[in-house]
Amino acid sequence: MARNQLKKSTEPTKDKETKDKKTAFKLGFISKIKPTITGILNNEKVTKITGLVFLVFSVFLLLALSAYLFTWKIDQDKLNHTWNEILFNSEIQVENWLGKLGALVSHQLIYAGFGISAFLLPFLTFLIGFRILFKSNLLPLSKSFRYTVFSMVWLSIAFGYVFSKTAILGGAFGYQTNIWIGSIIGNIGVGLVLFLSLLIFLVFNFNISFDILPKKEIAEEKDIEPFKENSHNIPVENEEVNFEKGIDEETETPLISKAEEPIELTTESITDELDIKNEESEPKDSIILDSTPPIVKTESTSDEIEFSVEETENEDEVLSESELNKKVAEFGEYDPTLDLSSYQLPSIDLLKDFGNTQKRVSPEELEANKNRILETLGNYNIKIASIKATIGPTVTLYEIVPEAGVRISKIKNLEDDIALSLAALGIRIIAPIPGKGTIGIEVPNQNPEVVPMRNVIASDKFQNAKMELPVVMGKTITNETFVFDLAKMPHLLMAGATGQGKSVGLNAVLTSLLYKKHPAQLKFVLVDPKKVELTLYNKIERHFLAKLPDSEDAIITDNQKVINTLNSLCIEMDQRYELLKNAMVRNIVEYNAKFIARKLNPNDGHKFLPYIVLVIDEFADLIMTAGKEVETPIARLAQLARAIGIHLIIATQRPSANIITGIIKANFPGRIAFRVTSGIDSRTILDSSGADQLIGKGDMLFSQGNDLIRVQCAFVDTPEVERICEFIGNQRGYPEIFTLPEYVGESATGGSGTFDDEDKDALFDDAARMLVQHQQGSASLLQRKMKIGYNRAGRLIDQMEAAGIIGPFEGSKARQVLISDLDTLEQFLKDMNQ
Ligand SMILES: Nc1ncnc2c1ncn2[C@@H]1O[C@H](COP(=O)(O)OP(=O)(O)OP(=O)(O)O)[C@@H](O)[C@H]1O
Repeated sequence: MARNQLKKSTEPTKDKETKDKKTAFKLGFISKIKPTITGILNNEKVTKITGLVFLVFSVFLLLALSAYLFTWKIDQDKLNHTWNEILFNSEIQVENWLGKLGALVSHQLIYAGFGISAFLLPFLTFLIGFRILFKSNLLPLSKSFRYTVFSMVWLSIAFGYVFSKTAILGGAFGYQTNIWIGSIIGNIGVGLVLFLSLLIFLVFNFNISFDILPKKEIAEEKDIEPFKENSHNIPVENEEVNFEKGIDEETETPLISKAEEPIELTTESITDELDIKNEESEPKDSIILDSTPPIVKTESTSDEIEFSVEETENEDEVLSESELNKKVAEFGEYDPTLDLSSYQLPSIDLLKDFGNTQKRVSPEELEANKNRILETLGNYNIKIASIKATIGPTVTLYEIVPEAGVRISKIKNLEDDIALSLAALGIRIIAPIPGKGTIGIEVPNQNPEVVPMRNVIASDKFQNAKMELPVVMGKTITNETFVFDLAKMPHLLMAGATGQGKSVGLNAVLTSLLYKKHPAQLKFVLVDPKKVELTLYNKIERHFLAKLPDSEDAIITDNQKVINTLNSLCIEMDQRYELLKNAMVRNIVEYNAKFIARKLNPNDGHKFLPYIVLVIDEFADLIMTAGKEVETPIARLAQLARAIGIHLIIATQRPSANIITGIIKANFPGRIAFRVTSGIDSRTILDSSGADQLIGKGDMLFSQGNDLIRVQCAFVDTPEVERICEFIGNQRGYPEIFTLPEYVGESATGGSGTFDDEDKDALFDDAARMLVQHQQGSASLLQRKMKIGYNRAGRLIDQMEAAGIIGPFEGSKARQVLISDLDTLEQFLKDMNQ
């Protein structure tokens, strides 16, 4: 007995072992062939050939099927053999334009298959072929597939039903199905099934309306019922009242008397009636600023609260590796006159592949949150018409349409109480959602999802963004890739308490730009007082960094150097304005286009102007120690630098009012707030609360002066940034780091009368004569006439301004020459030299 038991217990173990071995073998096999299959599928040639095969096949099918309509009667008796016999017997000859194969295929599809609805097949294969070959959809593919399959089956049965004598119209499938269903529910039953299935299809796919009753009744009801439209003019059809209270059919008046209290639905009764509907949402476009926000339809409710869940997949199209590599190859063709024409953009492999990071929010979680919201609102006597949930990477947005008569201001006033009752960290209430008249409640997901940088970099929206400085920040709460143009911002203020994702955010911005720009097009000026955050970028100094002429390190860590750098950038800005003026263009884009088209002569000082992005990592530190000295040049740059391609990003841990001063705020319309510790901090950075209710780890609010957009910042880790910098750093760079104009110190730019003689340029007197003679205060004039470089000409201009010979910088206008003739100048120079 004991032995038997032992035997029994060992048998399953053996079975299990064999099973495990088999599974291991299978997995090993799959893991071996998977890369091969992926390789083949990613192979561009294979893709092209497959696309071509599909397209030609669709033409073949169309011709064969068309021919069949004319030749089927003649060919039919020759097709009563096996395929082998027909194809290889030279005595059998058919009339079909596409020979025996055409005759056989069309016979199978039409006669033995779906009748003439088989003509939909070439249409479908054409769509597939087009998609594969041209990587573009003529029509949405999955929808077309669904519609085609349904139409083929339905039409086949319908033709079989109506034209039961003409077999070719409905095909064998239609004919047999009719016989089978007819034997069960009769001939009339078949008709009803056809009718019903068509209606179901139309409702399912097009949500067709059955509002066939005359509108009169509804209009009259509206006069009777006091709450027909809520305060936001959201029409609510109050069929509910009809149903509950009834209508006197003769008089068409409600049975409810005036004295009678209106029936109030309790929250619980509402909750019981809820019906969760999973709506498959259509793919959306990524949010790109400047575009109008999509208007979301809220369905009006009938006799119960509607709760719909919008499942937003990671919908944005992600480019395949071969497509990305193609873009890299194309980039090689960038203006060949550039020194680094062989420069390669970093490849996507340098970013970590997190696999599928999407974590589903369970229906239970959705249901529980929805109930809590309803309960809480019910406690405050706020009634709801419908709720829609949109699932994002870290939070779910519950969009609520309040019932008629509920004031949104009431909900707004109860914001804190509601948040307290819902008692989850990070609940944010948006009442109303701008432009919609609905109320949004954002509730954090139990299992937040990381948004990998790799996924957003590979997104079609980022790769094909037609922007000067595209930055992909992450995903919005509706799972749309969030891309903005730094050049349009034009400056960015970033704040967040320590450890909430600011450094990751900065790296995301820098990484985005490195993935799109050639070193000739972009330079970074990096200020990192903490000396740790940005040091990784040292490796790309010969490609992407800019520095002062006399400094050794490109990354600036010392506060005094920051002041010099900011002033130097101001000089660069003035010089660029001068160049723009001479080229008679309004901005850097036009200027560079003109330069590339060889319409500007480098001998006149013209050169290709790269964008300059200044990043200051710990701004609080800087403003505490240097105060006005940094505030003034930053404000000046922020006000004027947009047109000439200098953009500022300043980040701070402490967003208090003495750091982000009014003047800084006024000039930085683009704001990013990670989680902060207080509502006051949130208001300092965003001018509204909300950032204190974020959940951290890259959860952020973005504002560009108007609406706030909640975004989950993409995650890019230090090793990834390191790999990217190494990849770029290992390529051939410029022999010298890009140098900014020399800043000659306070004395030279301090205004007239305070000019220090020791610093005076040897060419000062001659240059002054030149400007007075031409009555034009321009650096490029000095460059041309005196054959000097831009830096020196700029310095001479600054010295002459300080000496009072020319007036201050006036944007696009030339500086005014304050001395009218050469005699007066000679006297002036004599006095000065004494
Ligand atoms: N977008 C993100 N997705 C997921 N996790 C993130 C994200 N951003 C930050 N984190 C997590 O938070 C941690 C801290 O982030 P980070 O270093 O960017 O904070 P910080 O605000 O710069 O802090 P400090 O100001 O102290 O430097 C990261 O190590 C990471 O674990």
